[in-house]
Amino acid sequence: MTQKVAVLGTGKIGEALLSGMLRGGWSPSNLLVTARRPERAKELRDRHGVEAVSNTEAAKHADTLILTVKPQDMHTLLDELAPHTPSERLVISGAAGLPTSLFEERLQPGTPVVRVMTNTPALVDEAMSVVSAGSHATEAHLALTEEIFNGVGKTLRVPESQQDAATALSGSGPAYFYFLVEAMTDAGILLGLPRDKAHDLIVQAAIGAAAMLRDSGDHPVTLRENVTSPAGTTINAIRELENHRVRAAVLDALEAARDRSRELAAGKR
Ligand SMILES: NC(=O)C1=CN([C@@H]2O[C@H](COP(=O)(O)OP(=O)(O)OC[C@H]3O[C@@H](n4cnc5c(N)ncnc54)[C@H](O)[C@@H]3O)[C@@H](O)[C@H]2O)C=CC1
Ligand SMILES: O=C(O)[C@@H]1CCC=N1
Repeated sequence: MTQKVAVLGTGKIGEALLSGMLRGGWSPSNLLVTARRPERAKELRDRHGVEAVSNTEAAKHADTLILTVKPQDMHTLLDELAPHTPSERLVISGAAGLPTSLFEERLQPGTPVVRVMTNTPALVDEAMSVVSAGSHATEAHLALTEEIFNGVGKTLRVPESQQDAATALSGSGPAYFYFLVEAMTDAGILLGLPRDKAHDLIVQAAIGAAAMLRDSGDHPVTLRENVTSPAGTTINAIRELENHRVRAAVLDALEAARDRSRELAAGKR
C-alpha cells in the first residue's frame, strides 16, 4: 500500500522534512501539507508541487500525520484533529517537550504515536532525529518513522524518558555551535582580521573538527591534546576557557534546556 503522509504546520522544520522526503524520492502526490496562512500554503504548493489542505482533510486522507507546530500551538491543533482522526493513523510529533501520552489522551484510544526530536541540519541532510515509541506504536510504525527521517540525516532510537535530554543535546545542539562560531568570529575582529576572513577561518575549523570527530575514531580529548603543543598557543587559550568555567557553563546550559523541555510538557508557555 502506498503511504500518504501529511505534514501539519509546515514551518522551518516541517518544510525541511518535506524537502528531504521529496529529495529522497517520495512522490509529491503522496504528500500533503497544511499551513495556517493561505500565502504560506501557496508558497509550499509553488515551491514543492505538493497539495495544501486543511488539517481536518489531512487527518481524513493521510495515513501518517507529522505534527510540526510549536508545542504551544499543539493543543489547538489537537482540538481540531481529534474528531477527524481515525485510530489507525500514525501520528508523529516533532514538538519539543510534549510526551506521547498527551497525544494518546487527546486522540482516539489506541492511536499509535511516535515522538521525534530532529534538528535544523535536516536542511542539508545532516539531521539527527531522535525517535521514541508511544504505548501503541509498533516496530512497523517506528520503521516508517525512521524511513521518513532518514531522508534528512541520521536517526537514533531512545526510550522516551531520554527525550528531554536528547532535545537539550541534539535538538538545540546546532544553536550552541553557531553561538560559538559567532563569538570566535568576534574574537577574530578583536585580533584585527576582516570579518569575512575570520568567518571563513572559523567555519572551516568547525568543519574540519567535525570531520575529525566523525571519522578519526579518536576520543575528543586525544584530538584536543594533538592540537595543544607544550608551551604553545592553544594551552593559553584553554587556560582562559577553564578560568571562565566554560565547561561548567555548558553543563548548566544543557541542563537548563532539558528543564525547559520538561516545562513544555507541563504546559508552561
Ligand atoms: N527549530 C528547531 O531547531 C527545531 C524545532 N523543533 C520543533 O519543531 C516544531 C516546529 O518548529 P519550527 O519549525 O522551528 O517552527 P515554525 O514556527 O517555523 O513552524 C511552525 C508552523 O506551524 C504553523 N501552525 C501553527 N499552528 C497551526 C495550525 N493549527 N495549523 C496549521 N499550521 C499551524 C505556523 O504557522 C508555523 O508555520 C516545534 O514543535 C519545535 O519544538 C524540533 C527540533 C528542532
Ligand atoms: O528551541 C526550541 O524549543 C526548539 C526545539 C529544539 C530546537 N529548537
